[in-house]
Amino acid sequence: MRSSGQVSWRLEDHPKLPKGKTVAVVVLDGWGENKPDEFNCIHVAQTPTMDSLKQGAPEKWRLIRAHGTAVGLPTEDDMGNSEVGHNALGAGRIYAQGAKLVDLALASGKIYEGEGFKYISESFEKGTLHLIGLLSDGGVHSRLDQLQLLLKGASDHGAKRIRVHVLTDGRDVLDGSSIGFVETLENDLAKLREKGVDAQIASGGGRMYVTMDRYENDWNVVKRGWDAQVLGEAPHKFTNAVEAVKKLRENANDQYLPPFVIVDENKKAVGPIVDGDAVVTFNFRADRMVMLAKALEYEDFDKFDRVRFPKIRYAGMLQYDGELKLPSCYLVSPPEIERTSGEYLVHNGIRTFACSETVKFGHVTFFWNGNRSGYFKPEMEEYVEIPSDIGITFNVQPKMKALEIGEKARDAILSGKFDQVRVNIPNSDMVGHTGDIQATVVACKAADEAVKMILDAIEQVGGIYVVTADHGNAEDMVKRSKSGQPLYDKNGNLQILTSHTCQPVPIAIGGPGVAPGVRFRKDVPDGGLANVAATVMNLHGLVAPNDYEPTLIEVVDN
Ligand SMILES: O=C(O)[C@@H](CO)OP(=O)(O)O
Ligand SMILES: [Mn+2]
Ligand SMILES: [Mn+2]
Repeated sequence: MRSSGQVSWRLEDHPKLPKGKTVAVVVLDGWGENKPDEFNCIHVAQTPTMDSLKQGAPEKWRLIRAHGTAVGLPTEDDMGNSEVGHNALGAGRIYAQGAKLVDLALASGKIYEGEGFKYISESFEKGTLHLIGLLSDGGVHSRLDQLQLLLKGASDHGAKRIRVHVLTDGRDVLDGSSIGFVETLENDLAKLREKGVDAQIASGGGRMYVTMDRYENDWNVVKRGWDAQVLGEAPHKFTNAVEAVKKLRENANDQYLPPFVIVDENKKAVGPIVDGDAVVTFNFRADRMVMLAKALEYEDFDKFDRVRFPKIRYAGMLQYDGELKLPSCYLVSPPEIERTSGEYLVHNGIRTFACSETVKFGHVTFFWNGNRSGYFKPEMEEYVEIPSDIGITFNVQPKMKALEIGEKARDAILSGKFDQVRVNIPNSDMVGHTGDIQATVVACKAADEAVKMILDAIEQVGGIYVVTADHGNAEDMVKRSKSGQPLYDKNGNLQILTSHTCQPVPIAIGGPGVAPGVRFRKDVPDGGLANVAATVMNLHGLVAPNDYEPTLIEVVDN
């Protein structure tokens, strides 16, 4: 159920907390808590603002869970990520997320009974089934085991010709691990061929350079993928995908491999997408699939020259955008995230401002609002996107747009036009993903400075701040043994961790507007990101709906 007429939007007034305070909600992306050592960039960096907030523990600073089941992921080994993190922060409840829903649909076989699979399977007789997605076991956007099950299931259900278009990872998993994933996939495809299915890898490329852009930051990324996947054209041609990845890794890491196509002995691409084919994008996560989904689905499209627009049957693993209903066909229904805190708050008179730079803009809008694009009440909301730099890896520009985000938030706070000012500060995450430790230290410092600007503005207007994060990243930049020791590869090189972590994240509240007696409760020790929404509602002077996860704060009489 999306925002329907029957919902009662009115929230009770909080018995002890006043309305009318400006509340800044700051999400530091990829900012977890960890033991201090040289691979903890947050520890190494000068972060006086965040350090001072920590002094408020335990009443005004604490840790909350940001990974695994606390954010609706299948297991406690699943690291957090922005989608599930911001969904939990915004929705105030824990939803079984895409990863888990796909697991269930595959395990029960229901995936093959749904409308989406029926729709694509009508192409199996005469056409090719193309599977496009991220090839790793990272579990953030996709999972290899799900692809393996889908390959087997599709062939059991009649797919005779299958082409896989792989995007190499190195961001949710170790750089260099792509070779192993491609080998595993090749083995599976060989087994299918033994069963008489014509199954092959058709194209590939690194996720950050090919296909998986987000929030329309750089359509060239999607175009490079389109050319390889649909047109069968790429600057690099190989007859074997393992060789392709090995060779291209000489000049790029997994995340940034250039596009390649697999060709036959006549140098002809083995798997362009043509009329009559079926296509499945097998990522469950939305943000980095929306742009490709638009290119595959929209008749009217002007973002780049598609050259050909094949008549295909296309389904996403999930529906990626509930508001745009994109794609219109999908194999597994997405979590129905409804009645998010953002929607409640605008219905209760909270004028809302949200801002980040492009690479995280959808996090504090689209993800925050339950994978829904657009405003709830345009007259009550303003969402500002600061254009991100394009065509660079963020270690070369580790300050990113932190300052600009801080300025926009400051101006929004000082304007008096908003009750909630919400931002995502991307640095520790985006630079952390590059694996560049020195640059990540600079990134953390820049993020801390942006927080200071926002807290200073809150001080001026007598407001309240809530500073938290969506998951860990920069607080640990090295792969570790079970006992926590940094791991080295066989050449003696440190194994750099480009991915998120399973660490908890801090949350701090404060500012002159916080009523006396407000403090963190002690009776929600396992609190996680989903508890933040009720907390923020309280700070706006409102009581959260009953089915929200409990608030983290209480008011004690002094
Ligand atoms: O870049 C991304 O897509 C993910 C990592 O795969 O990071 P985040 O969840 O922080 O957006
Ligand atoms: Mn994030
Ligand atoms: Mn990230």
